[in-house]
Amino acid sequence: MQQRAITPEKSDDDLQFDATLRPRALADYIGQEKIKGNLRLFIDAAKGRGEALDHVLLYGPPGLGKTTLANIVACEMGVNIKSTSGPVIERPGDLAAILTNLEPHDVLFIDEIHRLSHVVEEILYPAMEDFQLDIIIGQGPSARSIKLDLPRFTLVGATTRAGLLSSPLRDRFGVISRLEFYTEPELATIISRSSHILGMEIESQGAVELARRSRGTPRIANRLLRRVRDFAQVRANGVITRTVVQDTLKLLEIDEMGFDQMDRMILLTIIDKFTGGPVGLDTIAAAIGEESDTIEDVYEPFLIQNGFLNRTPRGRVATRAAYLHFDRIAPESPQGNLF
Ligand SMILES: Nc1ncnc2c1ncn2[C@@H]1O[C@H](COP(=O)(O)OP(=O)(O)OP(=O)(O)O)[C@@H](O)[C@H]1O
Ligand SMILES: [Mg+2]
Repeated sequence: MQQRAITPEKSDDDLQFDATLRPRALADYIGQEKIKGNLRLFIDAAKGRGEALDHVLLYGPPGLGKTTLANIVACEMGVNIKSTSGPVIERPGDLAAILTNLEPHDVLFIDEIHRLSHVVEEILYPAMEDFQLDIIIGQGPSARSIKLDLPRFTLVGATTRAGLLSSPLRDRFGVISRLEFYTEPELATIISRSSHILGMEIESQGAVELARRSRGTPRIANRLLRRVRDFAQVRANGVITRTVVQDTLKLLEIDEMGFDQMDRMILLTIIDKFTGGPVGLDTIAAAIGEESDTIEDVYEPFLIQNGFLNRTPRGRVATRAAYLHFDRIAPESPQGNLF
């Protein structure tokens, strides 16, 4: 897949940038008020009792701040965080090694937790529930099972797909929080904060314009800010104005709604090749040469949330808003009541 300015998925040069711009305290974390309120309460209560925080599951589209929140939880609890991810933990022994190295009340952060293998998940159940490790050592007749006590720890799991989590795993989380797309004022605040950290001057109209085109996603906002910063430095004596934002986004081919080539390709394929749908996800994926999973996890949530795409039992449908956005004439009497 080519490198695109707008994909909410992480890229390598995001990593360093993310680290600089990541808020460290709950008070610096902008938006997601409900989640913040809940976490504040649960953290204060756990600290008051001198206990570990209950296990927390965070889910939602990429780039909305799950990893950031996991780090904040550890910071607010005043404990260490060990970070790993579902696909990295290949064997039960890998997980056992991580668990036995935890200090009391530590946070264990497992990103992409829906990608844990089944055998590893089985180890996790008693660890989460009873803080016990059940492992089998050796093979054949000499194999024996041993039980180890683990320190009380907090598992923070993150996933873009809560639906793919097995229910025994999901049920073991005491706190389950869904991250929402950010509003434009929230994103404008995040953008102003990031500019400030980067030592850039930004006009409020510039921040608002950039917020509007960031697909509700802080990671995209921060990434676009980086491009805008380059443009401002080279062409506009360093200040980020609305015009600078507009000119940069034009270069990047990001339109008024914050759509890029991939969004346009998805919607226009449905409209032009499949007469507006319904058309199956796999068919769309084949037509545009992208993975179905990527379309479903990364692109669709924003298009659906903003009313450009509908998911129906028979497939994806482009809405009237999508036709209007591309100056196409919407069919008069659409199939069923899809609009
Ligand atoms: N509420 C927020 N306030 C300020 N900045 C934020 C906020 N949420 C996220 N960010 C910024 O957005 C970037 C991406 O956030 P993060 O890496 O936590 O996303 P994520 O949900 O873990 O994404 P993924 O699913 O791809 O792992 C970070 O650099 C962080 O600085
Ligand atoms: Mg993350």
